[in-house]
Amino acid sequence: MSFFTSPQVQVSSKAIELLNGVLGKENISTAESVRDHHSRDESSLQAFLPDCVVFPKDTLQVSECMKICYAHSLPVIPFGTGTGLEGGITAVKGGVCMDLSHMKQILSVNQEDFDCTVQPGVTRMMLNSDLRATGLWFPVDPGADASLCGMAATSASGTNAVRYGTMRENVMNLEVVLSNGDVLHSAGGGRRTRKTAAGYNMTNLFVGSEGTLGVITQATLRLYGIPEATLSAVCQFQSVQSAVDATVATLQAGIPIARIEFLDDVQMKACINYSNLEGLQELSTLFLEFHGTDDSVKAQADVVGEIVQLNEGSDFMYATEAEDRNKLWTARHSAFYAASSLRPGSRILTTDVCVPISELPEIITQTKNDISKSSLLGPIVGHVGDGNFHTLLLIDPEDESERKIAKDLANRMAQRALAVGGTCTGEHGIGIGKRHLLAEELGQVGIQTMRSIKEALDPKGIMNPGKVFL
Ligand SMILES: Cc1cc2c(cc1C)N(C[C@H](O)[C@H](O)[C@H](O)COP(=O)(O)OP(=O)(O)OC[C@H]1O[C@@H](n3cnc4c(N)ncnc43)[C@H](O)[C@@H]1O)c1[nH]c(=O)[nH]c(=O)c1N2
Ligand SMILES: CCCCCCC(=O)C(=O)O
Ligand SMILES: [Mn+2]
Repeated sequence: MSFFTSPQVQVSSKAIELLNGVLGKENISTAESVRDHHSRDESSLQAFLPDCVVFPKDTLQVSECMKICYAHSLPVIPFGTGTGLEGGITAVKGGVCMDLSHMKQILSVNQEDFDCTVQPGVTRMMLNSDLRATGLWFPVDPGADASLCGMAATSASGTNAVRYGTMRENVMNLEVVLSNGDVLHSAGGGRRTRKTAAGYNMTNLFVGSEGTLGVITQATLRLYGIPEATLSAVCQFQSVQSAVDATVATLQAGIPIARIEFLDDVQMKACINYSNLEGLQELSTLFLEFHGTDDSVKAQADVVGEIVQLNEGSDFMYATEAEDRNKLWTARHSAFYAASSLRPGSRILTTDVCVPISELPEIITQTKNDISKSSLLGPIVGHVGDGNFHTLLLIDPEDESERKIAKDLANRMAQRALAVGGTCTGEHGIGIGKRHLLAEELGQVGIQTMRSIKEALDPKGIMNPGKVFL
């Protein structure tokens, strides 16, 4: 992987001295290894080095740092855990990477009200492990142990969204430090209601803003009761069409399914080998999970079992014990790494589109045909209950022609999604690679309105420049 430092912006020694004054020398670094670590996310996109990395310890320090960066017109790139897949944290114009991992307090848990407030260094696994004794949990699960504020910033979702929603539905309030250092509470200071009709929805303005509007320094989140009973199951199909048809029928029947994940034959080959899955074949597969009481999970599974039979699927293989369920979901969450093991030495170009669920069978089939006609391997997985799916295009990182083939495949997939009322990203965001698609998706007036909001909140254009907008 090669690096670029930015020719455009240099953080002056004067600015470094001022940042030192706020943070202390030990919380600011210009070391190559630290900048390198902050130059790329988990994608195969180009790495760009920031000029320095700062580690604030509280909101006041974030605000003081922002005031300095604003005065010196320095780019600021908020950094959560770097698990993003669209190059969101790359310092395309150099500047200051703001790593928020030192702010890792869970500030409050209100058990009776099912909510909590966390700082930006708290990851979803940290929160769920802390919550265990309360009988509550935070269900949004992208697989990676991402920071919850990073998840808010990318509007993350993952396997549980079909039942519990995405970050958009689960963030109640955000504390955001704006580009000039002002501290905003998106729903008003201390507010944590399930509903509000009080003016514009500023909370959702920042959900999915990818660090381009401000630094999220606190998130107030909805919590849920850990279900009394959980039942996981797997079934297999002879075709993509029948697996996805069964999914659509399940949703149309109103089953409150907690997870319904599609893996195609190629992805199953990868997962069977990588995660030692026994008794499964290289076929289109659904991993399912039901949450409820003992009786209700069985009743849900019975109805879905019938739907699967009607669509010529196999009998369910159940995973009732926690250990078996963990094995199954660990295999699903390792799908990304399993896929890359299909071609040692390869890098992965991920895609992410979302369509109305009735369009899903057709678009997945078309995408699979398109990949088959190319020279690349591209397993498909999908959070199909949301109409959301990914392909993983395995490329030789040294071969530019393969990267071009993958980009063209990804672009055609996005165009197909846009043509049927879908979006170019259901959960990974725009980052650097999908800016042209966002403009197409929103149209002229839409993108201009978004740009006006950006200019109002970030008049100097210092917040994560080069992302979201062309
Ligand atoms: C194996 C695997 C599997 C998945 C995924 C990744 C990997 C590696 N992801 C993607 C990823 O986990 C997701 O985008 C997270 O929300 C990123 O959170 P980080 O804290 O890592 O943000 P990261 O540090 O990568 O930053 C991402 C973006 O958010 C901004 N940002 C981060 N923290 C901020 C803050 N406090 N304030 C303002 N801006 C901030 C950054 O500037 C950047 O633009 C995913 N995602 C998903 O939705 N569903 C999925 O199924 C998966 N699956
Ligand atoms: C195996 C597909 C990985 C796609 C990227 C990660 C992701 O979003 C997921 O759902 O897994
Ligand atoms: Mn996903």
